[in-house]
Amino acid sequence: MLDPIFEISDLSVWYGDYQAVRDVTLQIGRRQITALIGPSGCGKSTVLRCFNRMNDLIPGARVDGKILFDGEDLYADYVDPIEVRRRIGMVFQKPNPFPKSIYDNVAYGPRVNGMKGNLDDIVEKALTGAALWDEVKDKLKHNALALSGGQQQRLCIARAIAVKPEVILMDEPCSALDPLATSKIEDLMQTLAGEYTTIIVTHNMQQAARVSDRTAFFTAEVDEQGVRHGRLVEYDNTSRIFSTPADKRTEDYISGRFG
Ligand SMILES: Nc1ncnc2c1ncn2[C@@H]1O[C@H](COP(=O)(O)OP(=O)(O)OP(=O)(O)O)[C@@H](O)[C@H]1O
Repeated sequence: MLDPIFEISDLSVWYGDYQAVRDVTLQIGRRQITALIGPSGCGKSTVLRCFNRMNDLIPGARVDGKILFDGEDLYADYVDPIEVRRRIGMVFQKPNPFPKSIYDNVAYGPRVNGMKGNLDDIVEKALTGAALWDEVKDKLKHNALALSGGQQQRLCIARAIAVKPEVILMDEPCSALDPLATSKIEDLMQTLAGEYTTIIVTHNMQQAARVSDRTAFFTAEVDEQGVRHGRLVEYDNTSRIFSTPADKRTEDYISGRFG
């Protein structure tokens, strides 16, 4: 049985008049890794951004439907989106460290959130958690932009976990990385899985199959007016999606016949 941390019902997202995502209903399991897959433009990133209210920051974007986080309405008037983004962190496609030292990148969130405790310890713990400590412990004052792409992405993960979130959203976190750096991030995701809930958007189906517990397959459906809308086609245990999917569209996609 799924222990849901998110319960999403009838989620639709508009950009102005355009309905990018239509009527998505799904539940995300606590401390599981959930992969969102599907062809380009089917709304995966749009759905991902709903989980920490990042769509609030896009002019003209509107979210309809219900998202419960730990049983509470994430979009209720009294909910502070800044606090939401502390509890639900995000890692982007392109590593985006601040042009500051490695230390200051990780310390930034704890500082602005006024976190209690010794900052050096918090930084070390986050870097260790992101499997980066050994590589950077002697150069914490160096500029983060001097790190390799893979190290920068692990730094961004360290920055995300430094504020003790419950959930980490990852939007194609490996697409700018080489296979070795990718495999380090995948190992890291699995290490973090015991502690955090992870939702990952990926174009890489092998990656979804390797790292995730559950997989949601989306597609873009064309309506009577010829407009494309993102729809959830199938959501199940990853092993099931990649072995015996229930829907022909999922099967076509995972077997490479489409998308
Ligand atoms: N800020 C925006 N303003 C207007 N339309 C947008 C915006 N962001 C996304 N869209 C549109 O919404 C639809 C879904 O986009 P989204 O990026 O969520 O899909 P995706 O499945 O993540 O795509 P990809 O795999 O190519 O990253 C697309 O038609 C896209 O053009």
